[in-house]
Amino acid sequence: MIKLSAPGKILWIGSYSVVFGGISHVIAVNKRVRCNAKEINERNVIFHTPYGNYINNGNELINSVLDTFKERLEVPLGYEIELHNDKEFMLDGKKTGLGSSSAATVALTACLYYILKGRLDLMEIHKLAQIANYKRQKSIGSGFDIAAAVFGSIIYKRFTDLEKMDFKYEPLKIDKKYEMILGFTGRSSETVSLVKKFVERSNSEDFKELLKLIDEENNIAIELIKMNKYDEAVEHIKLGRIYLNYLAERIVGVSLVSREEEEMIRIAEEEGALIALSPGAGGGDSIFALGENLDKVRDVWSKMGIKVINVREDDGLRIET
Ligand SMILES: Nc1ncnc2c1ncn2[C@@H]1O[C@H](COP(=O)(O)OP(=O)(O)O)[C@@H](O)[C@H]1O
Ligand SMILES: C[C@@](O)(CCOP(=O)(O)OP(=O)(O)O)CC(=O)O
Repeated sequence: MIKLSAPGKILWIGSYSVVFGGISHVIAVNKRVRCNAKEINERNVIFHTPYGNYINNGNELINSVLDTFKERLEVPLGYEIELHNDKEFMLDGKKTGLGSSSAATVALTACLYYILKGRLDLMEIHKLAQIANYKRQKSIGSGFDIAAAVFGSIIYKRFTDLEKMDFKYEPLKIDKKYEMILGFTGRSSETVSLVKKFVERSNSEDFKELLKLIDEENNIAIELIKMNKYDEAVEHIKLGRIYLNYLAERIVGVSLVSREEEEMIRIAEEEGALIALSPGAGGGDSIFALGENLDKVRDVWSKMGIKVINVREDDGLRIET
């Protein structure tokens, strides 16, 4: 029996700017997709997933991985593969934004790779998973989520070429003294269509100028985090978010944070969070808060009817015993 798992993620620094080559920091969290594979006595590959059971093909996500293996290696037959998602990826039938698709893509890629090669090569698995994910998302996206599902919490800059896989990454963990929570907004965000709208406007001079300002703030914030100066770092993250929201509203014509979400952020920061923000693409899913003691934030959010998800930082891809 092979047992592997890959983590979900929170992109708290570098949303959108990472798509256009900027720096980002992504936190891998302890909500995981788990892949178990066992040998069977038939020349098929059978899948059991929360989205259905399949033989020799699957849903779009499974097919993106199988097609990548067909093109580059082979698809191993004679296995029954189970993909299990921790429950926090979905609440009330809606995604929470923790990234089940990237974790599932990496877990399945790693499982098939391990069956074929008998070992895990993180660089190879990362490349295969990025290729599969790129196919499924029709070339939209920076790949930060796939990289975090493989390598854990990292500073990430995207690849420009899938074959060369010229991405940059550097592990960077959050100081253990901080707690992290997500408050589920109940509104699902449309990441791909939001990113497309940004891409459509990305040639304008104003867009480029603002992106530069955002990236400068994010670079400073990440340097400060490396020095463990979180109090100072968050000021730069917040400024970067102000520029990002301005860019989204004034140039792209979309709003990333609703009135209710602004209120959740304001209350969290008032009640003890060092920072609260709408991670990833924004436009819904969950609000992220980080701070030394978030008890009051949990309390107040819960009283507002918001479902709170507690998360901890976690490893990237790993073999489970
Ligand atoms: N374990 C799994 N097996 C197969 N497909 C999965 C699995 N987990 C997630 N997916 C696919 O990924 C989709 C969710 O991706 P998405 O809407 O981008 O949300 P998330 O932010 O959780 O990645 C599902 O609709 C399904 O198609
Ligand atoms: C906008 C982005 O920079 C971040 C999107 O992050 P999310 O965490 O919102 O992603 P999904 O799980 O796919 O919804 C696009 C990108 O970098 O690919």
